[in-house]
Amino acid sequence: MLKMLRDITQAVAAAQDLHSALDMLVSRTKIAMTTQCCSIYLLEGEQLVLFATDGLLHRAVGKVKMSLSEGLVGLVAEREEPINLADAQLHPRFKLFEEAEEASFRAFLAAPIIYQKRILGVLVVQQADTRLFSEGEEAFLMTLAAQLAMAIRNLRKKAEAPDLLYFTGTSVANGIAMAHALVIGGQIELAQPEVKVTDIKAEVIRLNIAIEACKDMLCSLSQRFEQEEDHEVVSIFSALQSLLDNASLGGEYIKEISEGWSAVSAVSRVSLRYIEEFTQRKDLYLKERAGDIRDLGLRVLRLLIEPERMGFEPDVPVILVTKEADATMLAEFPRHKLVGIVTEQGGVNSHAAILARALGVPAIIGVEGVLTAGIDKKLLIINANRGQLLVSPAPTLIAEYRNLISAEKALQQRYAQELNLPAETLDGKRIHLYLNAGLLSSLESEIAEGSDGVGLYRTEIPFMLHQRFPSESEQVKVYRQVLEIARGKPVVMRTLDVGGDKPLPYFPINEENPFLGWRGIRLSLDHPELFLVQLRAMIQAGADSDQLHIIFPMVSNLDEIDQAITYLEQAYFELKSDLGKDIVRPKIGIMIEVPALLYQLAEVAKRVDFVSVGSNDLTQYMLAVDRNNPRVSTLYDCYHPGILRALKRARFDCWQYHLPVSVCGELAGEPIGVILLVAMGYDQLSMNQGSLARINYLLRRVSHSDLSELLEMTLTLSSGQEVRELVREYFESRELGAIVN
Ligand SMILES: C=C(OP(=O)(O)O)C(=O)O
Repeated sequence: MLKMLRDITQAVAAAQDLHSALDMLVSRTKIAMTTQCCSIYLLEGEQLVLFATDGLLHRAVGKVKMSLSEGLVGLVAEREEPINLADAQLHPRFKLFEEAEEASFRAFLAAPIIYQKRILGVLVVQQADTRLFSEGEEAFLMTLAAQLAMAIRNLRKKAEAPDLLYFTGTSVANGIAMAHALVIGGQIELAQPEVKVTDIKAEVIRLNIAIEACKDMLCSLSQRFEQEEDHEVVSIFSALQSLLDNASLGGEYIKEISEGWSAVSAVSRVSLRYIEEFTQRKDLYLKERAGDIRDLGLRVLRLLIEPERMGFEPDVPVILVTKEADATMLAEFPRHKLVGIVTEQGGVNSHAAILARALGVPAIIGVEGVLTAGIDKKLLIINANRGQLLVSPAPTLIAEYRNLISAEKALQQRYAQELNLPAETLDGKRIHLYLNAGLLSSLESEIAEGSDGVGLYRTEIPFMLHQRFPSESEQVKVYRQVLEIARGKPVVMRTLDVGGDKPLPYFPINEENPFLGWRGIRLSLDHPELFLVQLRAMIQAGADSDQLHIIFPMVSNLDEIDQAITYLEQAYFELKSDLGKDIVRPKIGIMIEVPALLYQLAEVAKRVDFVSVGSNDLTQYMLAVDRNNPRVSTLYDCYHPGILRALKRARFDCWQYHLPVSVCGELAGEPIGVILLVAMGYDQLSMNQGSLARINYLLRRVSHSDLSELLEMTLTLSSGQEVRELVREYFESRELGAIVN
């Protein structure tokens, strides 16, 4: 990769000499381009290396149109070695071309376009059966390619240009940001090598420094959560701090060091020993303490192993680069200090990705090699609209991106101006927009005002921020806060949906197949003591208004619905008698995530008041694709025509059985998804806060009556990619192209 980029940088210099020749090429290839100056990159010999863009190329009338409007670096180096033409056509990145009108491409040649030392995009020279170029033109192109090869080879010999380090990954939360990198290494394990030391005093000092730093961090975390009025978390951090005292775990660590163990080994040994001891206890309270010990052990170990991270709350906003961001890490990170997220692992709809979207922070995942590339503290540009990460960009690029960031801000402001106007299509169809939430801080009151309520409150997120199961009164406090923020508007609270990729540190579940295992309602039904506490807390919080709706996750059969309702009734009547007054009985719903339920909507309608389609999990289960596994991420596609048909059918059935239905998966916050869902008849969509203004703006500019034809066309297409392209074209034809960036 590096070698390739160095070569490209060197090729930049050639651009000036080749200016006029390429102008001619541009005019002949009929590719819409606005660039003034470009270059073709060639490897050794006369072989052209193929590059693909990540979205910079859009299909235009008849040919390939290149959108340079954003002036972005558009190169995605997929491989280090040259790609041969036959391979290239099969490569997923090249799908775009396969789907162009002249579907019979034999091959095409592509090269990065470089303008003022920036790679702007990819020049595509097509060779189609239908003969895009005349024989003369083809001969011209080949001669030109050879000339360019020679010129570049000569230039390569001369210049020793600096490296442009460049990474690509999968975008999970759009946006562009520029800031320095904060690299937080891979996950730290509690089990550490057992190392003996001789200088005991030095190890005790090391440990004490780490403990003090850990206490400081916990203290600033409690202060921050206090400001954000997340009171329930504050008390946890204070309790953790006192556990580090000498009279408690802190003293145990030191005892171990005095027996000759290194500070790291001491913390590891003490933590593992106590965790084992506590998890074997019958008492639930003691069992839960194992979670506290684990959490503290990991925090202190991180401070010992990565001392530069002591008190890692950065002074300035940063782009967080890490192996895999878990929800707790993101929730704890000070919001105003986090402007971008880059991870080596993770999935498009993993909960860390969902949180990144909820926080409105640009994020890319699956960026291979980023942790070992030595980029810590370097200036980065994250372009999550294109899944790109640039390291130490040149001043011209920095200036360019500054402009882009302000343009993006201006666009967001434009959307935000209409946030308080109803989401109503041009022909008067009102669509109700709700928020998906989990972090209280993402539910700011002004945002709540722009929505029709909370369509999905993921209660597992506050649970994940705790070190043990929150008590009934702690839960009541959180749920009350959520209902208050929503100011009388409906709130759909989901009962605990842990398992899968949402583990609770204090309730480990080890399974071979976690997404098909013990998750959602299954776990709640097996633990009525936890389930009843949660139901009571919810009902109590919503006792005096009709705001509260309770939804059960991951339901796979009718019996589970019946059992869950029985518990809900029990909680309701117990509470009513405890409180000695009449209380409001919440509306009850289920998530439609398991495909089999799509065929039982008539029976579901007899049991519950509403349903909400969780398109994230529904897609995972319909396509049998793990939503978190980057290896199969290209197969995870909510726009798969089969899924779209199922969603359309589900909408019809719900209408037929008078069952109110909403969609709360990520699809409901994406412009393309929204257009299709609205065309199907869905009029309740729940999305991340970051999507709300944009979706509202979009809906106010389309006609509902135009959309059915578009939907019917998409349903006949053969792939999700074709569906997206078709809807994109629709947007472009209405000058709404920028909305899908
Ligand atoms: C909204 C959903 O739930 P989750 O929190 O699992 O993404 C979904 O599956 O679409």
